[in-house]
Amino acid sequence: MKQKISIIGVPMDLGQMRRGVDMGPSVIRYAGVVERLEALGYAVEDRGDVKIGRPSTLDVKNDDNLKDLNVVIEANQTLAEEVSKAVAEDAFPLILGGDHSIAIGSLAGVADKVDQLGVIWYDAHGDLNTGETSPSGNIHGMPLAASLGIGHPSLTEIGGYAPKVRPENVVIIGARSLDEGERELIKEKGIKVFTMHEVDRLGMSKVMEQAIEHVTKNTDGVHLSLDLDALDPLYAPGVGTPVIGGPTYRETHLAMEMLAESGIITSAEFVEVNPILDVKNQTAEAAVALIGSLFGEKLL
Ligand SMILES: NC(=[NH2+])NCCC[C@H](N)C(=O)O
Ligand SMILES: [Mn+2]
Ligand SMILES: [Mn+2]
Repeated sequence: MKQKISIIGVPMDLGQMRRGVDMGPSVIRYAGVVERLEALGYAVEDRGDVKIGRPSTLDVKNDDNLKDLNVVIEANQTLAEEVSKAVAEDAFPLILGGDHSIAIGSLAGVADKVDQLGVIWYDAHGDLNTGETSPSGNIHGMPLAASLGIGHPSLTEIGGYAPKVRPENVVIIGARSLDEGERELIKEKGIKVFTMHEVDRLGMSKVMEQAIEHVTKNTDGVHLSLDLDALDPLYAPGVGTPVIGGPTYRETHLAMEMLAESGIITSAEFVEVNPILDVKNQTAEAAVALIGSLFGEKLL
């Protein structure tokens, strides 16, 4: 892994309906992310937060079933530029959310500089909706589809090109809540998914071995998109769309440690931490501990 890490905060909360996730970047910083990474010997540059606009009225669904679309586009466009600057400076972009809609900008920023990008989507959800299939109109349920070039052009074309990733280079881990349209898309595109069924059956260790193999087959960089709601809400209660029955804190640590060992990850984001819904900043602290493992922290 690169020795220089650029942290980019994205205080976005308009991709979903529960206010508070905009404070995610600051509580993750408060939980000591910079210190943790510096202790591991990395040169960390905190580039601060991307500016997020405020619409005059909230919750506005447009005709395409895309809530607060304009602010989401604008923020992701700015984020894409920031991320691509970090990559150009040979730093590892570590993006702190914010709701998961920001993955559109993260991926737009990294995929620009990598020929074939792999993506590990560690999440309770598929985030494979479009305006047509979404039950909610919330854009945080759409970033993976958008990055595959599926959905409204105003989302798929962020960064000025599409798609950012190919379906065969994506792997989803931890899924246990998928909407009808998402299931269809998974089948149609042949996207590799390790649902909780596979995690239970194979164990996290095998799942990660297979996931790493899958995502490195035809790629020259891999982005980790980690939604804290992937973890069982027992360990990460501070999220807006919790789903019971997820991987434990330990299993997720193992996943991060195996990614660290493999050395394949070239950019990452940690999203959906909502301190208003959290218990004593537990979810932000979990995020920082997982970030530590991802960057090679070991007990002995
Ligand atoms: N990033 C997330 N937490 N996404 C949750 C999405 C929930 C649901 N599938 C939707 O489209 O609204
Ligand atoms: Mn999720
Ligand atoms: Mn998500």
